[in-house]
Amino acid sequence: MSQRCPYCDAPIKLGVLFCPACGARPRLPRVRSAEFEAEVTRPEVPFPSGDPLLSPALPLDLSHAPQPRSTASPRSIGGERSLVIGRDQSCDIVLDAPQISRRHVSLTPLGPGRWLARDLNTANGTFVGSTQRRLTQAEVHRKDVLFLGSYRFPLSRIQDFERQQTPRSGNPLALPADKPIITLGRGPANDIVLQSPQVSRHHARLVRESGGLFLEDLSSANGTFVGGQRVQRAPVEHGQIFSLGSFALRLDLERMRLQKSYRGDILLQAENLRVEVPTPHGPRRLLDGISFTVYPTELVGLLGPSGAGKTTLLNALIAYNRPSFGRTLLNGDEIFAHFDRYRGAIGYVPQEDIIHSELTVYQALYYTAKLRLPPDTTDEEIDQRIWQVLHDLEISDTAPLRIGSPEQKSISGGQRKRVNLAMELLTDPSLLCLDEPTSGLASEDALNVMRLLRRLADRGKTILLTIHQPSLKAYRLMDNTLYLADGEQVYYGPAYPDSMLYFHPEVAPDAPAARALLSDPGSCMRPLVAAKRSGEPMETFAARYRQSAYFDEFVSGRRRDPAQVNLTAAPPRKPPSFELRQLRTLTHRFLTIKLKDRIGTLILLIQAPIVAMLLNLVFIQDEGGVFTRMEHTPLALFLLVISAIWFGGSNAAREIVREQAVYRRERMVNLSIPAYVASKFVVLGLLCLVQCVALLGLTYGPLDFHGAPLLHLLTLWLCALAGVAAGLLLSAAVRTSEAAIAMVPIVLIPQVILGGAIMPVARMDTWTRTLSATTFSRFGFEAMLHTEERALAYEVPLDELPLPPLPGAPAPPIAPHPLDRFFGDAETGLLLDLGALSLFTVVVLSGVSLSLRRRDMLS
Ligand SMILES: Nc1ncnc2c1ncn2[C@@H]1O[C@H](COP(=O)(O)OP(=O)(O)OP(=O)(O)O)[C@@H](O)[C@H]1O
Repeated sequence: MSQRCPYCDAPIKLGVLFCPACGARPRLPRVRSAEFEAEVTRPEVPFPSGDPLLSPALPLDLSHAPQPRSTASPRSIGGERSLVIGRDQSCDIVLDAPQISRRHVSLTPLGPGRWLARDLNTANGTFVGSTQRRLTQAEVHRKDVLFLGSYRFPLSRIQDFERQQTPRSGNPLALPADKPIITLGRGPANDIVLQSPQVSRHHARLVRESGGLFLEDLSSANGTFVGGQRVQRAPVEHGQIFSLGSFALRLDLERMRLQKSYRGDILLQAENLRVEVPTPHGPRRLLDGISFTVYPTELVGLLGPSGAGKTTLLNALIAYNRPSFGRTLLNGDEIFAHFDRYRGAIGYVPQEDIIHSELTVYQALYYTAKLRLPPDTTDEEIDQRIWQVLHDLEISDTAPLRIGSPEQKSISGGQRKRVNLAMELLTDPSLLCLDEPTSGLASEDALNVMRLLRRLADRGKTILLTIHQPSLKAYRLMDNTLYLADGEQVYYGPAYPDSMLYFHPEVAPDAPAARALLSDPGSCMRPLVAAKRSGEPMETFAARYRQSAYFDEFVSGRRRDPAQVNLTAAPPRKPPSFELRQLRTLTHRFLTIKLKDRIGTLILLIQAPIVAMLLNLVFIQDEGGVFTRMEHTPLALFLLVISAIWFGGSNAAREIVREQAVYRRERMVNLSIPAYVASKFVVLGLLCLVQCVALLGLTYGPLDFHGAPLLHLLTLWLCALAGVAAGLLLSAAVRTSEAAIAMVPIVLIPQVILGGAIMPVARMDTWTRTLSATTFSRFGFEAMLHTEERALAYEVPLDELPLPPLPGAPAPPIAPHPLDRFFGDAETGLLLDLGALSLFTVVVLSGVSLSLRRRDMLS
């Protein structure tokens, strides 16, 4: 596909930035129509009239000469120091992207929030406001956005860097020359104070020794990294970049300071991603050949028809799922090899809610902060962070409101989306991925969410989102869009107006029809939908894109030199060990959820009185004589055991599966599986204890039990705990709550059949006995009989037999004792029974942990 340059008529590729013959920008006439200018919503820089150095039409300088590697200090104008931005480490602001020259642009202060920007003879140019306005020299303001090539750099970000330019005494990153040990951390007592929620209070220290300078980690929560590797202690030298949490610093020993590195921001690069899933007919390809690069501060939309693969792509990009081919690089580091390093830097808001509807907004944020922020973060700091995030997202007034379900609303849909986002912003991640953050929202709400994301991107975050049918205003807030169709990449490049014109090459940019196109973002999708209907393969669109100039600039042009890719695996992702702190927080959160879910908890609690009432109703009709006790008490005890197992199993069966979105998200961050499983077990175990007390308390007297009540209670509780473990195992193994509930009988029915009451174990053959020994009810039942036997021997006086012996007939055999009757030679002692129940619970709980871990490996 090609077009002709409007200035010299030379043939040029579609979407090319500069005409290879005359150097003009051929797309310019399309996008600088009066209508387009009028619709611009993002702040545009007014061009100083008559400034010959700044031309919106033609670049003055298209020199492709390699840039000299200069280490000269930046020039000073009027006594104030200029800043130089570029790829070279000697620059004041180092931005490492292929399209950025070693020394790209200088900024000379003209007054507060004003600079003179000079392009330093770069190949890819410097632009202001949009990539249509190239400059060689111009006055720019804090609210402007510079483009270095296509690298977006909002000048509001310069504040961060300006602080580093202050005299050494006032520079927060200045290294004290006289100290042998320099401490770094979040706490104010450190020599270098790093204000980031991912930095620990006392995070690391630089130690001067005769052998040189060493960086030592001080058992920080998110780690200290040198050269991509997590280190306890490592030598560092001038120019070295190291990271504390997601805070990246460059050591400048010449100027005795640390320099905040661009590496704190995230440059995301997808390289040839392919995702396949196994099917009975062989692997099915969901995505293929996806390659693109997103720069920090860019807001990128993933679009495409339903089922195109947008969610699949997001999941593959951020290591939620492992692609079958290709890789994702974060600042040049392969994501799986360096996941530990980037874990805290990635924020992901899936389509499903990652919040518990029973909690208030504040509580949900509080527990998440407790789980994700470094352990040394105080409650006061957490409170401040929560209010800051709520304030930033403009939802402070929702803090005390219950989140509620989408059906039972307490907060609006838009606020709900923001609360999900707030959970991620607590840790201030540099990369944010959002799956349909605007779905289900009214257009004004959707636009507000998009504006919010725009602001976050302008502050330095790299943001990707999937979106359906955005309004024109929302569309124009995005920098780039990536279109997918049937898993193929059919476009990646500027959102407005390029993407809209790209999909309609038949419409001339200045034709009246272009106006209609440019007012409707949905126009991009129409050719794709029509082609799909007519059976045209999407590969045709993908091939066309690979031939376009957009591919050259936004895919090939942004691709990192393969030699710079860091594939070296960092030490394998450390499986989080059991963490007492997490257990406390998770238990507290789960208990709060249970207490807030009054109706659900009440339904669970009334089960015990109902069961007790029914047992009393059935068994109390007996006269209570020894014979009837001998006949019916074992059955009543067995039913108590089965009820206890039912309580445990049914209480637990939905508890993991119903919050799998939250679990998965927290697991990606830092959730410890043993702590998570233990928290569920502790709270559900307490609930079962209440149920068992009620059940036994309401039946013990009426059914004339004689065994030690505490021993009976212990046995019932152990049975219920085994039931909890089995329920959790179900919950971890299935994908839906419905499946979990449907499977509870599969656990319970064998307990009834094989537990030894319906068919005594004594009369089972060897195989059935072995099977019976795998049920908890068998040991629970036997333990209950042992306990009952301790209080009262089952002896049957002759006069209590139902029929007196006939005169002269041999005396009837004494009815065997229930333990003999039900267990015979298979009988074991009480302690062994209780031990077996405990062992079952431990083994099944380990199975829960293994099942959850297996899920990690499958993804
Ligand atoms: N685990 C899986 N096994 C088989 N097919 C899958 C799996 N996950 C996704 N798919 C299929 O892959 C395709 C892409 O799914 P995906 O959810 O990524 O699409 P999408 O573009 O996000 O759709 P939507 O816009 O409707 O959310 C769909 O056809 C879907 O059915």
